[in-house]
Amino acid sequence: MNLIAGVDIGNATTEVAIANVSDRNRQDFLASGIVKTSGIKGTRQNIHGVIAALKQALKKLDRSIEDLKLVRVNEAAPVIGDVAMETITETIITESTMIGHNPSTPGGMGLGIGVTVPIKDLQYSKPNEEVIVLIPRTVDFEDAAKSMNFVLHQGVNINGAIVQKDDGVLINNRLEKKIPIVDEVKLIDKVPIGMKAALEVAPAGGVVEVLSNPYGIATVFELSGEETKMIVPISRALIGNRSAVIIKTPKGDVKERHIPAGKIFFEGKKRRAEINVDEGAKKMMDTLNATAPVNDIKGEPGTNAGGMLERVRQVMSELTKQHPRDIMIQDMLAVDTFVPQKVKGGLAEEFSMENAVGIAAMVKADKLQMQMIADELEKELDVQVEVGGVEADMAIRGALSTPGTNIPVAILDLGAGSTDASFMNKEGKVKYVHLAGAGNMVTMLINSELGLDDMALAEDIKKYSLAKVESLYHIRHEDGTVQFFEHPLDPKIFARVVILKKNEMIPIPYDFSIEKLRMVRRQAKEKVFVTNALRSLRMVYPTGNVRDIEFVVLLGGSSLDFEVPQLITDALSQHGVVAGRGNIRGIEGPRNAVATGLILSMNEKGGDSL
Ligand SMILES: Nc1ncnc2c1ncn2[C@@H]1O[C@H](COP(=O)(O)OP(=O)(O)OP(=O)(O)O)[C@@H](O)[C@H]1O
Ligand SMILES: [Mg+2]
Repeated sequence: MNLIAGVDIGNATTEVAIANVSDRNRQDFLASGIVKTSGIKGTRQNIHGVIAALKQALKKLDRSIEDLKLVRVNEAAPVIGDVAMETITETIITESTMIGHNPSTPGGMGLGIGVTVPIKDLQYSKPNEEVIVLIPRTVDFEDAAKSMNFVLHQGVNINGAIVQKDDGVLINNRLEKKIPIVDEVKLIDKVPIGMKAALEVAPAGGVVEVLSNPYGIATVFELSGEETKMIVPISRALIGNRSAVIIKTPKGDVKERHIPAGKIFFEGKKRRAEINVDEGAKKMMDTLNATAPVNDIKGEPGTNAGGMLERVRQVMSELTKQHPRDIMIQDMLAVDTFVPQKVKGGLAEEFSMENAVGIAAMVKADKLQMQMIADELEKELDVQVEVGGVEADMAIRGALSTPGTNIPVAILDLGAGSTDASFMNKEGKVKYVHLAGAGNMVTMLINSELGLDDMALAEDIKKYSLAKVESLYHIRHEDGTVQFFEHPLDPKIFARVVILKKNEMIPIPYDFSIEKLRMVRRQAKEKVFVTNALRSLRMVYPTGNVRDIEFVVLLGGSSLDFEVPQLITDALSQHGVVAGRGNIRGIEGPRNAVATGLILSMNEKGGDSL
């Protein structure tokens, strides 16, 4: 037996394929293995993972490492730095313009608009005045209702109330006119007095609709186009909330302040360009495209997002013992995102969403570096090890083992760090590209946009669908369907939003609505995978026109995602392209393409290494 192993060291997983290669045209695949990658991809720390993956696969064959004739590893291009979440603009919501939260018992429902009046001053309100009453902790609900009923009789229009304690329902029950009430507003004394406010409470199980829509806010406050643009982060922060208040503070109080985020310099093969990070992701990506092909991307040291690129270089240089000058950043993906920032002196401890840019940066694969890792692995295993080929090139060869595929064909390998695309024309010639940004970046965006600070939870939110536990015997899935259970569910998850992870229901420990979670999750996937799918396919196809690629095979761990293939298919179908998950060797699903390709491509070299 001539046992040959193909090893794909990825940013997240190390995959192995083992085949008996009896002659140059015959490979019988026998087993595969998969483990978590040890250390940063493309560094010597990967060796433990490679050995573990090889042992795992060989064990299935009752063989050991000595039985291997040859190990072929990929030329690994690490994507690190993951995402730099640097706030680029800070919308100062003057500490009191917005209250958005989910009190457990808001009162009434609907939209109320009026001028804010503390309950002690309510007696001075005139008939026909439109007011929103502020009720501090010191005023008992009976007394509050009494004073409000009194002025209602005098013709004052009370359109809503903001209450410090949680007695919104108790107050509303005693009022002669039912109004929307937002309660549990801890810092009520910070609410500006005598200002126009809009207050919205959704029915149980619903979410606010007017104040979570920028145009809704614009209508209420008669905002100009320019002002409407500035309140977009506020409306976004209110999406998915049961109740919301927006208070218009005097002109000039709602300001946009720019924090310099630094510059990024693109050094293209033909031209150079620079861009300020605070111009946003789109401009950054346009500048990058305009300078392609890129030799190196540099950041302005000492600045936020700019400095992040230099940190990537630093980390890689330390790990590989190369001079930082020799580490080249060959691609980056920038996406616009939001990060929740606690509103200073906020009223219900709410967060405002600040604009930010997320960046994933990819270091150029270094053949010499990989050769060193291969040499070290060879010593440890006492088996010949060679650097086989580049992932995207190997992946398309592996992908062709999917039943029903034929050339010309294109693939998209959706991994953890990079999205790779390749195209093989009728003559079997391959063109490929590696782009920064994939599954890790999606997880990172979910983590930061929800302010979770828990990557494992963010990963679960990414991978599984959600449901609301509506009773101990039934849940409502995120698509609205209801599922019943014969035995009662754990009371701990009652009334919670849960992640449906295999047979488990994991409650989300924060007060997010399903709508909000789903929106963040899907947008993160779109921003990364749809953007990168189009970006990469345009690069590999000879005419640069995505329309000319009829069939795209999706590969890699992220193509196992329950909605990513659909999002990509939808985006590609606008160009008349069909996308489908690969099934490597008819048994592996979309995984193992690179490892398989590393063995299949031995032929191309004439099998001379046997
Ligand atoms: N069921 C799933 N649903 C969604 N995402 C998944 C699923 N299973 C794995 N992933 C994601 O797939 C990614 C890992 O994919 P893969 O193993 O192909 O990457 P890799 O080859 O290690 O990375 P790279 O190719 O970038 O070096 C991770 O981001 C992981 O979250
Ligand atoms: Mg991969």
